[in-house]
Amino acid sequence: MEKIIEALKEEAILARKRSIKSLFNSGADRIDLFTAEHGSFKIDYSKQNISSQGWSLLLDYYYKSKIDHKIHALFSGKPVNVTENRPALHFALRAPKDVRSLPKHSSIVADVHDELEAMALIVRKIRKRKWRGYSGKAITNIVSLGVGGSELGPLLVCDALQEIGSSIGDSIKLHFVSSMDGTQISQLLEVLDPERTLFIISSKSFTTVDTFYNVNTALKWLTSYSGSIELAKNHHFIGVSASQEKMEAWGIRKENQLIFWNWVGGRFSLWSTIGLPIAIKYGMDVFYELLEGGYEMDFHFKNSTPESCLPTVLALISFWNSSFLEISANAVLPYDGRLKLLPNYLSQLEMESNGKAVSVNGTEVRFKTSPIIWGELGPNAQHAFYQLLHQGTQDVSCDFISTVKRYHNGARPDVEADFLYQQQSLSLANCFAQSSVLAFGDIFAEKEEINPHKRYRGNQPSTTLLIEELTPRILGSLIALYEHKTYVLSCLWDINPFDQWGVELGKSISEEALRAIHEPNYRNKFDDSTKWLLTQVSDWSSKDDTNK
Ligand SMILES: O=P(O)(O)OC[C@H]1O[C@](O)(CO)[C@@H](O)[C@@H]1O
Repeated sequence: MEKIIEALKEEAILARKRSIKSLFNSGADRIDLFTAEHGSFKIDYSKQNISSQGWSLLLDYYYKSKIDHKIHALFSGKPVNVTENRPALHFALRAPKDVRSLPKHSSIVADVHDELEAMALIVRKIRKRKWRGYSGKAITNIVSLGVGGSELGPLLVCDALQEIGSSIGDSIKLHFVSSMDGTQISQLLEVLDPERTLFIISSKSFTTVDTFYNVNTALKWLTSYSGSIELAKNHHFIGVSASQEKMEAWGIRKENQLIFWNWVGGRFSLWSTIGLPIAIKYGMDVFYELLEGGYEMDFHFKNSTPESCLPTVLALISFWNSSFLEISANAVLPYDGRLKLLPNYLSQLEMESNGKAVSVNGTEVRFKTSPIIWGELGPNAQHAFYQLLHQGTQDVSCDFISTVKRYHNGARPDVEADFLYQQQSLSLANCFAQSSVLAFGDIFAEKEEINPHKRYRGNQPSTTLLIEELTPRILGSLIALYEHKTYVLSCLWDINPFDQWGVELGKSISEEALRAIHEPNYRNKFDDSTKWLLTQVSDWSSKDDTNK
């Protein structure tokens, strides 16, 4: 193992000195070596700064680290979440009813399907406009209250599937509220009709303060119209959580409760009842298609060799860039407006999972782990931060993502269909042009007389993921692809991707800070900077009071 790591380090020294262009001139068939495909996906990673020698070393590392055993441990329900001593079974959420592949957890798939059926009942009632508010009027607006994994997945999918046509349309509107500062909820409450508004409390723990401050505001608002907390709770709140007891204690009516399980990590939960907003918006059939797509990717992941396994290929590239080339930024750049929320979603998935410095056995990780993942729609980012990618001093690895078939073959009857088709070609052309310029720079790069302000240095590595077209099934596969990439990365780094202790301390200190805003004596607990900030709040607030 040590030998492979040393060889990879040597390889990285060479890589830092060479250009990506030189790899293309070396005579090797990079397209043959560095492209992969499966189903509706094709990946070109030839523009990464990796040689064939480096790639074989990465594969050696994969085999020596026994990643296949770790994948087997995941799928056989071993407690891979070691710090919480539980399995991570999110893949079971998308398994067809007849699958019996989890010996130790034999009833899980049946439980999952029972809960999907409970969800289907709720979905049908809402979509058929039979869900009535406290005054008997049908619900027309649904507000999902949740944050992090309890929001980002459903939000991504609801947004991405907008063109598929079977949505509930405008008869029922769906809104998402997550921010604790009240901006979203206050703006919504100004325009919503309390008699026709239904809230979904989406929270695995059913304790997250961000969500519950929004819940309290919503409940207060509803009660002020209904005149009764009970009426408000019974007719206007659905709970989705892994804690039935907490839903019970809050007062969610039994038939308004949907559960999922502690073995589903929050950021892996969109396949569970947390996906309720997706099912409400597009119907259960679409939700099942999404699950099928996820399941197909699970099958590919379990049954392919690492060289041909898309999640593994993406993981090995990320491992190489972060841990050996020490490229600490990864931009996710979709060239399809329907995937505009994918960068946000992946930021949580990868950074909350793999933003760790301690290995499974508690010792310090020997590599740099997750890069900073951020992004934006590629075409818009071209006019925002691409300047830094092209001419800045930072190395950034880019993931270009583009859908190929869109507005094609009369897929749209509109008069503007031809123009939309041209827009799609324009978007693809931009995607390919950007990755080419980033890798190879300007064609005059070797000539010294060129104006230095106009030079493109090139050598910025990228991977391009081409998606045949965007359907619910393919979207499901796409999301599962990134879940598995995240898992393989965690195995390469030997860390637990399924806990998130790093966010816990911040949560408890916020409670102290909240107390200190109102109680000056309590501020002494804090450092001078924080004390000063807390004092400014009361200074400005007291000026407000004296001006009244
Ligand atoms: O679903 P919950 O329990 O409200 O948690 C929301 C989010 O908070 C976190 O626990 C930490 O931010 C995420 O992992 C999770 O998705």
